[in-house]
Amino acid sequence: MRSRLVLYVALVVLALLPLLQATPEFWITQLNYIGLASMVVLGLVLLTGVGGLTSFGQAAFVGIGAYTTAWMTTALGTSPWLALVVGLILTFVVAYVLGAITLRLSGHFLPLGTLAWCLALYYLFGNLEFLGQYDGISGIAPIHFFGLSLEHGRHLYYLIWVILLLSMWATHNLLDSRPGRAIRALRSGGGMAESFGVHMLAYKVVIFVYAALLACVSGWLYAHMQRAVSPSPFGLKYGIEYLFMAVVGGAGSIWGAIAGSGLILILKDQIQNVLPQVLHTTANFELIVFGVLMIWVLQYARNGVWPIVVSWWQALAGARGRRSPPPPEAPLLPQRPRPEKGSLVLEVEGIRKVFGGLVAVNDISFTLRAGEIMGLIGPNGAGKSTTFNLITGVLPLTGGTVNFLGRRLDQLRSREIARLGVGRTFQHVQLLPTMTVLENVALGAHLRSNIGVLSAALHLERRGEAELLHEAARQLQRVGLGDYLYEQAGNLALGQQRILEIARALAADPVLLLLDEPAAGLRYKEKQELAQVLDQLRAEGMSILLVEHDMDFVMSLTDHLVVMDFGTKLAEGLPAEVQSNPAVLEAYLGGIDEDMEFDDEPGGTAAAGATA
Ligand SMILES: Nc1ncnc2c1ncn2[C@@H]1O[C@H](COP(=O)(O)OP(=O)(O)OP(=O)(O)O)[C@@H](O)[C@H]1O
Repeated sequence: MRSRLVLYVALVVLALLPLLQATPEFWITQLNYIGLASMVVLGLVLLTGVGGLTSFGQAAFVGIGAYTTAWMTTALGTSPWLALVVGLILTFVVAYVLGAITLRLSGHFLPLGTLAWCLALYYLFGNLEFLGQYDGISGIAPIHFFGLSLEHGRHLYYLIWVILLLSMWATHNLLDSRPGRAIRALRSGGGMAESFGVHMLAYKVVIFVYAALLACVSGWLYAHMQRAVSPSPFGLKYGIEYLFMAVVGGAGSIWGAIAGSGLILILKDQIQNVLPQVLHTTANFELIVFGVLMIWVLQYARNGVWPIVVSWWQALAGARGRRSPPPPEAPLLPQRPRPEKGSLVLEVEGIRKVFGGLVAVNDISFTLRAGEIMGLIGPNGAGKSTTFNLITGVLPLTGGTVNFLGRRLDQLRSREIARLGVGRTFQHVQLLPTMTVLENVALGAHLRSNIGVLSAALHLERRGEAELLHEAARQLQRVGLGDYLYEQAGNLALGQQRILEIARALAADPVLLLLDEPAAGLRYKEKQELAQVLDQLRAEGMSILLVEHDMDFVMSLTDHLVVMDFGTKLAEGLPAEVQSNPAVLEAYLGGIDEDMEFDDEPGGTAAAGATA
């Protein structure tokens, strides 16, 4: 509440500043520059801070916006507003093409790629004759808005800040939505999100284009503020400076865009003023002092200054962070048709995986029917997780085929397999730890909605979002995590995180559920509750493939078992048959200490260990 009040007061002050004659002209100019830079940096917050894609090239997109309007308004005499539309289209096309090529690069190749095209566009601006080469274009007319000329900084100020604040609002909406959750998964959960149908490359291109469009608008405003353009403000030096602003402000936070731009532009200006007086020299020491100051800031504020401001504010106001309201009641999402109980769902035929000289999965075959729980067991390193990864398309097969409801899976990508109705959990928990439990589970339901970037940014997706969040909450209630909806996922105990993964997989409305060690880290009672949930799912006709080391859990729950050892199928059959199979006993007795898990409760699995 108090934060809102501060925000409203800040907005009123911001709105009044140019109206007060006492406000120095210099302040207005400085605020205009901060607003323009913040627009570019906001794009970088999304691209680099949230999406983890480093770009040194944003200044080039500022240049496209600036040069388009400069040339169109001076050479063709068109309206700046038409030039803005053309600039946005041009930027969209250039960013789309550059993004589709560059964003396939990973590691340090991506930032290097952005350096390359930033330099290329800079030299293009400087060499094209019709753009005035390195002299640029001057005599650009001011923008008119409903007949009012925005010639003066005090007038243009309003346009700059209204556009910036609207962009911040749209970016906030976007991040807090279905596409936003996918974007937030880009940095650390790419592989996991693909398993829930998220097209990661497409989302990378989306945020790249989004950031480029913001930079283009900034360039358009810049050209009409300066009334002249030349290549230098669109070169690599400024590309680096924008990135610097994002990092210093707090690359992951929307308000960090203003904080970073403001801090750097004010600091640069103050150093330029103060340094010659202190050092009694006109020599150019500003950059050195500026660099040292920045290193000092980053030493003490690795995540940028905005998170520090927030924690100060919380300490001062006693605020405990924003608590979202419970998800509203909403109609249930449509469910995909279920195969008839007992019908064939999964048919794995001679699958094989070779890693160099190691045959991790050696011609494994089995079938799974609707309403059946099948256990895949075996000592450590037997090849169980690799088998999961082959079925779900995370790893390509060396040989064999996988059929799911009559369709070949082995040539599909993991996101296409997810779309067909295969949900999974991971052996090593893969959550987005800073997102809430509810948001993590809603990511699982990604394919059950088609909310797009535009409707999310404009906040037109309320009904669809409510349905997704309601579904996520419903699945969390089902697995017993209903009290943790707004907890950060990273704060849950490991066992709870595994249960969260099951809720996320269920949110995808799968026909086949692959659970990799779901009971690991759970207490006795939690295991019993999990067994009840899985039992109920089976009764509803779900097919479940289960990798698990807890023999008590496996033996009491599964209908059918496949035992693997050294990548090969050792035995297959009913749990009771498998338990007495001499080859299985041999394989397990060799590794009983490490492979068998014992329950916390007395009398739990001690016997079970020996049963397998
Ligand atoms: N990406 C990889 N590259 C090389 N070898 C791998 C890779 N993934 C798995 N392996 C090897 O394949 C074998 C099977 O591993 P896998 O993880 O499938 O076994 P597992 O039965 O799931 O074991 P655990 O129960 O310990 O999880 C192991 O020897 C493992 O080291």
